[in-house]
Amino acid sequence: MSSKQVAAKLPTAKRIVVKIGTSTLTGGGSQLRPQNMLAIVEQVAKLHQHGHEIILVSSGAQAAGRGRLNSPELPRSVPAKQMLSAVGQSYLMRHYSDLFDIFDVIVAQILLTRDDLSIRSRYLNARDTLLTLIEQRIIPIINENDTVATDEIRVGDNDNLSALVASVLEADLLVLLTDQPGLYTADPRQDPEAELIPTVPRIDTDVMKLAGGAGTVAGTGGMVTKLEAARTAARSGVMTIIASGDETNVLTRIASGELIGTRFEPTGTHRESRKRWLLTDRTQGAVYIDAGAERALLATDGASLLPVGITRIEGNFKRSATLSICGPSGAEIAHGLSNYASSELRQIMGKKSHEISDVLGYSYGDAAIHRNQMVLLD
Ligand SMILES: Nc1ncnc2c1ncn2[C@@H]1O[C@H](COP(=O)(O)OP(=O)(O)O)[C@@H](O)[C@H]1O
Ligand SMILES: N[C@@H](CCC(=O)OP(=O)(O)O)C(=O)O
Repeated sequence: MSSKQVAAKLPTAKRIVVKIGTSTLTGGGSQLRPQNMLAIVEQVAKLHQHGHEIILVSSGAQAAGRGRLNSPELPRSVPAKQMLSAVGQSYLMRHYSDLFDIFDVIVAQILLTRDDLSIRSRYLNARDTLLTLIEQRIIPIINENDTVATDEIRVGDNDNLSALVASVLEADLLVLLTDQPGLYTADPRQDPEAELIPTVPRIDTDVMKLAGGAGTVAGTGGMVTKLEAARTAARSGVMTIIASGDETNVLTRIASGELIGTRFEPTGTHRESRKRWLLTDRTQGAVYIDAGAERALLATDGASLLPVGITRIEGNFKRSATLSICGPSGAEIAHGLSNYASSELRQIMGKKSHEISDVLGYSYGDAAIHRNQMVLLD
């Protein structure tokens, strides 16, 4: 693809997840360098002010902790790293908060583990919180909850975490900022002949073989986890760019369509990924809907399912369960994730959405099943 075509494509990247590696925040050292952070913050603030929705996934808690404790000689054991994160995370956020204040941008901290993005009820909550922050024009700054995460519940690295976030939020673009200009044919620290690869249409095993481990003492995962992340993102319809965080105005240039670093094409679409997920999931209940609701769902610009159109509910399920949606004839027409538990739906079915709060005392929103969480059966 020519750079002209790219320029035509990238400006549509409205929702962008930007992952900042320790190597970018420290400039290769073992402690945070606030001037490196400022350069990124300034660009993020500019994109935010131009209407982009930016979600930051930032590493650096351990590096911040190390700096705060004057680079203690600690074993590289998990508890030592967790201790550094516990000390450093608030310090990292204080830096971000102070730097974003310069540009009048409000930020919020979100600490996640794997379960928050893979267990349905928690995934829905995490997604709703993130979407609410984005809607309120607040920039979420995400890190893994290192201090309590054990191997079983950890994502383990922020490259993969950022890809999961990009997938959950159906982002247009994932940018992984690191200390190299992109993916090389070999680790450039080991091989001076290595060459930058500008585009990767598909991440197969040959591409995976190009990746080496972390090049810096502070980094986690190296290129391997970045390629894993790009593959996850590609499958869920998100384009990924790996680029150097040191490149001048790297983010604003990428957002304006310039081809910088290595670009990974999406291999699926948001819709396909949602569909695969919803169709393969076993349904935990069913909602029966009236003819008006069926028409609204099947319309070309299909609507969300509102409680008012529900006539009957089958099964006992929790919020975020996968449900069959059945038309008046009883035929299954769609699958969707319920925004309410069965006990709640039974109270609000047949009612107008503005009555939800009165009936339940709270509301998770107007829809019983949101359009974005629904797939029509062919
Ligand atoms: N094929 C490759 N192309 C580019 N960098 C590579 C490659 N293989 C391994 N690396 C290493 O990956 C490192 C970046 O990963 P990492 O140290 O985990 O950084 P970060 O903190 O940004 O996540 C680079 O410094 C580089 O040495
Ligand atoms: N959660 C850890 C970072 C983990 C990680 O993936 O680091 P990196 O490879 O530098 O992006 C921290 O805040 O120190």
